[in-house]
Amino acid sequence: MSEPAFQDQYPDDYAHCYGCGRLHAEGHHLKSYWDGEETVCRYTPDPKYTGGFPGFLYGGMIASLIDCHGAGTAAAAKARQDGKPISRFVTASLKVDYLAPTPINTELEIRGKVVEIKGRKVIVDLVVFAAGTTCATGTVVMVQLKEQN
Ligand SMILES: CCCCCCCCCC(=O)SCCNC(=O)CCNC(=O)[C@H](O)C(C)(C)COP(=O)(O)OP(=O)(O)OC[C@H]1O[C@@H](n2cnc3c(N)ncnc32)[C@H](O)[C@@H]1OP(=O)(O)O
Repeated sequence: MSEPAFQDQYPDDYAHCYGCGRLHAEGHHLKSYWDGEETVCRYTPDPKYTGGFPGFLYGGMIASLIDCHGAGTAAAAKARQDGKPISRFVTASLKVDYLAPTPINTELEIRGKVVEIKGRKVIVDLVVFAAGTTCATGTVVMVQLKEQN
């Protein structure tokens, strides 16, 4: 059986994020998984997240995809390194480069690659693809909550 999504392993008290918390009633419920040494999250945005003109995605939502998949990737990488259950990370820093318009009504693939794990800090590089086009890239600095360490 395949492993549950990273977000489905967050402790209940930390599973209320609008982007990826399984316990948020109206959130996006993003799901992230290992794919070899990288991580992957797939998501098809609804037209209600339209950006400046029809057919394309709002930039805040793109940042959100990078943010939440980055947090999940950090948590999973730290857990895998330490041989412990997944714990909760929060965003210390989020950088996004918007390289090409991102379509709505198209399945997006967000891929994560761990750059560094140092103590409670994990740095992750991310890419958002739509039908083979790189639409955005990002880097996040995630920090494990002290009480989860
Ligand atoms: C109990 C529940 C607490 C809930 C917290 C907020 C939950 C919000 C969930 C989200 O929505 S995530 C998106 C919004 N993010 C936040 O609201 C986080 C607000 N910021 C913080 O809570 C703290 O600043 C944070 C936990 C991220 C870091 O504070 P710490 O005191 O735990 O970390 P510390 O200062 O010891 O730094 C740890 C490492 O991270 C690095 N770091 C911290 N902030 C950084 C930053 N902004 N940029 C780059 N690196 C950063 C820092 O340099 C250091 O690296 P080194 O170990 O290499 O020295």
